[in-house]
Amino acid sequence: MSRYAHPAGPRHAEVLPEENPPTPPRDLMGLDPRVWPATARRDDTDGELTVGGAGVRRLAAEYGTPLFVLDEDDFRRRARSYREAFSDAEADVYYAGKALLTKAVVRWVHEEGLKLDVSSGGELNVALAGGMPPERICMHGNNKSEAELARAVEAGVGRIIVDSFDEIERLERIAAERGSTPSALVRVTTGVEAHTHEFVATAHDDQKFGLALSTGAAAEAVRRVLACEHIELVGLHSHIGSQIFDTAGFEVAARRVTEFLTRVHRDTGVELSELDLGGGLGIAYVSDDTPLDPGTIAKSLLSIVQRECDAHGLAVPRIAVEPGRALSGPAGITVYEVGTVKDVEGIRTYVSVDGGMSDNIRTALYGAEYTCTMASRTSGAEPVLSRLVGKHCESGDIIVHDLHLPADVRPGDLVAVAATGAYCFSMASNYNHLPRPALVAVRDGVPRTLVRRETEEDLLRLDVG
Ligand SMILES: Cc1ncc(COP(=O)(O)O)c(C=O)c1O
Ligand SMILES: N[C@@H](CCCC[NH3+])C(=O)O
Repeated sequence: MSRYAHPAGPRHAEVLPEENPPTPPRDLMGLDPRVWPATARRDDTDGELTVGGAGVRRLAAEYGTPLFVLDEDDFRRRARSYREAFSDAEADVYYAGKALLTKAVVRWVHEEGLKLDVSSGGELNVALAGGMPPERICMHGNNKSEAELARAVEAGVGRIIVDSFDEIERLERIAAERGSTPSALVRVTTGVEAHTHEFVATAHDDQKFGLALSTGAAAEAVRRVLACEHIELVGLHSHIGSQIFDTAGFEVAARRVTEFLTRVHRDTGVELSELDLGGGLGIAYVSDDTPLDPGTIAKSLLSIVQRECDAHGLAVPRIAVEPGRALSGPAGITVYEVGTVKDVEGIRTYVSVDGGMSDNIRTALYGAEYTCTMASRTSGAEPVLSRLVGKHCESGDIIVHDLHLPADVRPGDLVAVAATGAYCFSMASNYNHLPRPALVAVRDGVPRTLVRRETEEDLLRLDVG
């Protein structure tokens, strides 16, 4: 299962799990629809993987490898399903752009009726360049700079999520200087221990995000923002973490934050009208993963908030959610070319591809799990327990720890890794001076470059010494 199976960090002298070897999939060439993009198919004649009607061999020939391929229909369908799940209520769905953001993605999000969450000046820049109306943008960040806040205020972003006492002062001054009154939410931490990897859990008290309910910091932040002349406090924000599979954490957080809303009303007389419950909904990286569907999460969150508000005689606030991974993650795959196949006798087979931790850091960082398949052809060869690794100078440069590939996998084959649409392109690096891959969208058999491949010249251009 991909719930961050082991903590990040070195795994010393690991050998094949002989006592409990992973079982090969029943169909080595199968494409589990829970893991692969909605339009992923195998060609009837030679088993080539196609996405959005485009074959990976053609994509690789035209755009090179590694290549990020995004199924536009899949992304749009997921966006629509979130919007529809929350459509019965006064609710907003913000796509969390940190997962994957390009101008085209911004346009899709807008066209599907969603709003957009950005968490830096750079993301705000893409959001505006992609045509998202500023009032439909909310801005996050635990350390927004003067320049970022000024830009957000000048652009007229819809909501600023304030995250510290320093920021409250900074925002008040910046807004006053510009004669504006931005709308803000206070980000609170609810103390919920989300069932996910420590690095992506964000609601426990001992971390950098938000202001704790338990210590009184959240209450103090609310008082300070209410005292600001140039900030309009409209609500509260809570985000418990990422890649979460059960409703329990969301439910506890929703309850605590709604209770706090009622306390704010009691203590200050102010009835805050918005509650943003963040993102964090998990996706299936491997077949064992069981993501929540948007309908279930919408029903559960809305009923808790309704119940708490009814119990305290408060009007139900407008709800917001911020899914990122759940929209872009399953829509994307990465296509690599195999360069070497090395059988380390008695241990395992290492299949090296032409990318690695520079285009997917998640395995090294969180111990994330992925599904990978032979993509350029079919094969009837027996399954061999393998490890998919990159080309970086790092033995932790692993993309998939344990997977089965056909025994005849060879240099020149294309393999594809599923569910890489979130936090792979957006977290990519130039380690070892590898140019970052292109991102191509496919729809109705037509590929379209969203972001072109970097070149070595691009990298050298920045090197002005
Ligand atoms: C405040 C906030 N909102 C939304 C998200 C999106 O999370 P996910 O991609 O897991 O839905 C994150 C990232 O964890 C976040 O920090
Ligand atoms: N980047 C993380 C999640 C953090 C999301 C942002 N707070 C991941 O790949 O799972």
